[in-house]
Amino acid sequence: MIEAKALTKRYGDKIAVNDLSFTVKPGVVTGFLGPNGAGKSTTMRMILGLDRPTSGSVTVNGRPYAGHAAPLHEVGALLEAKAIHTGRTAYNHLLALAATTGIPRGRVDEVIDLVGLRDVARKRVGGFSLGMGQRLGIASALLGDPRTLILDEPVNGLDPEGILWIRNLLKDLAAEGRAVFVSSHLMSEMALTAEHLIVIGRGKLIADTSVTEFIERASAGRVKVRSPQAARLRDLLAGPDVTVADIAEGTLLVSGLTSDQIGMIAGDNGVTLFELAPQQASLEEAFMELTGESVEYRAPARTAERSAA
Ligand SMILES: Nc1ncnc2c1ncn2[C@@H]1O[C@H](COP(=O)(O)OP(=O)(O)OP(=O)(O)O)[C@@H](O)[C@H]1O
Repeated sequence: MIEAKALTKRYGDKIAVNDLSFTVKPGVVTGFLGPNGAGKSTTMRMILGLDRPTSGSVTVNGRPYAGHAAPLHEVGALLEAKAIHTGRTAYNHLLALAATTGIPRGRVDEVIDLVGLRDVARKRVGGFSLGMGQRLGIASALLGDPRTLILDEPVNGLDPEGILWIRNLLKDLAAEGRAVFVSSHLMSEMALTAEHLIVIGRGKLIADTSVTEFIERASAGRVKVRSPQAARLRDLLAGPDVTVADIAEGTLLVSGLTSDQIGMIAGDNGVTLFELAPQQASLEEAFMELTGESVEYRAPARTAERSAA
């Protein structure tokens, strides 16, 4: 369990994390979403005691990270993917880590099997692929059998098989009752992995919600209507809280009315409809809609596109 209260981090004039409060509960995978630069890594570093909050506080399993006598047994962490260049074998790497923290040798074998590194456990880590490196990182995180896991962008750079593997592993670890907190800037990935979402933009909390609610909320209220009498329908639908856009010949995109209401208005006025379709925003759209104002470094092409529109 992770509890952040009014967590804030400033670097000079820059506020990287701004008054952030949230809880990561045991038994579920909680996704930590936000565009690049939103403050995810800084938040994770503060949870792990690697960065000191300017104000506010964060606890893991009821205490600040530094307050735990044996933190590896409480929290396992995988921070940003980077190849470990070492002459050690995977087995010896884990054994050394275990030895310094009083973890028995048997646990090293267990985690090697758990992450599927048995065949390469005696190979030097320097020659590992990114995916194998990630597996080793996760093995290290799991070594102390922690109740809480924190993973920063664990699927970055992985092939589809590796992504699927991590996704299933995280779900299994949560099903065992652990709190699993995993960051990503990809909404689609989080939708497949997480049950709950904490979304931030420019260091601030934007949403703390279930994945299902997040999608429903973001896609609410747009209906595509196709009619041979589109112009007439447009006039009939007009109202103070209604927006109607012509998106193609004879096709309208309506916000502010449900498909039932549009169907009734059309029926009452004898307007023929060829299509009446509530629009489900894609997950990526839902994410962009919520965080759009919060993207720190928007791609120049996109800015140009917007100002031209
Ligand atoms: N040590 C630092 N000194 C100054 N500014 C920093 C430092 N670390 C992070 N920042 C700034 O704080 C903000 C948040 O960065 P952070 O790395 O936490 O974001 P993020 O959401 O993890 O992004 P990404 O997905 O790109 O890693 C960014 O504007 C970043 O430039």
